[in-house]
Amino acid sequence: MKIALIAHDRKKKTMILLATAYKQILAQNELFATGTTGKKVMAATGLSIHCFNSGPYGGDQQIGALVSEDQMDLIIFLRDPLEAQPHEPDINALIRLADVHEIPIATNISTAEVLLRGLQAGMFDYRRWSHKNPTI
Ligand SMILES: O=C(CO)COP(=O)(O)O
Repeated sequence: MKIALIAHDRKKKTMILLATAYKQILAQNELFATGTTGKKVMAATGLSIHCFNSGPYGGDQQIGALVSEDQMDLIIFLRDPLEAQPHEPDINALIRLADVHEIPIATNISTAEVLLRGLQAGMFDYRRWSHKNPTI
């Protein structure tokens, strides 16, 4: 499964906590991230992550491009609901695309935990099923 990790600045410590706690699960998957998030998580955990541009420089859109091509299975996006971001349209576009393509997306650590445990427990049948039956 392909997993994207994205965290706004004041959520990066939370993302590192999450990635450290769920390193075993994350390590079994293909990981992608926006630039700064990916670099910080790699440095803290040793996980291998494909890093895109930093969010304000197009990283959210690069991940959105994978979503639009059905190349992303799960997104953990720890966004900061208390601080305005210069690239708010990109953020909204990514969340919208996740819904367009029925991709599970967590925007806080509590939901992220449930999704990662669900992934580990094999609860993501819809993604596998939809790949096999693209026209139904
Ligand atoms: O801004 C972001 C997501 O919208 C995150 O980008 P960075 O991981 O580069 O900080």
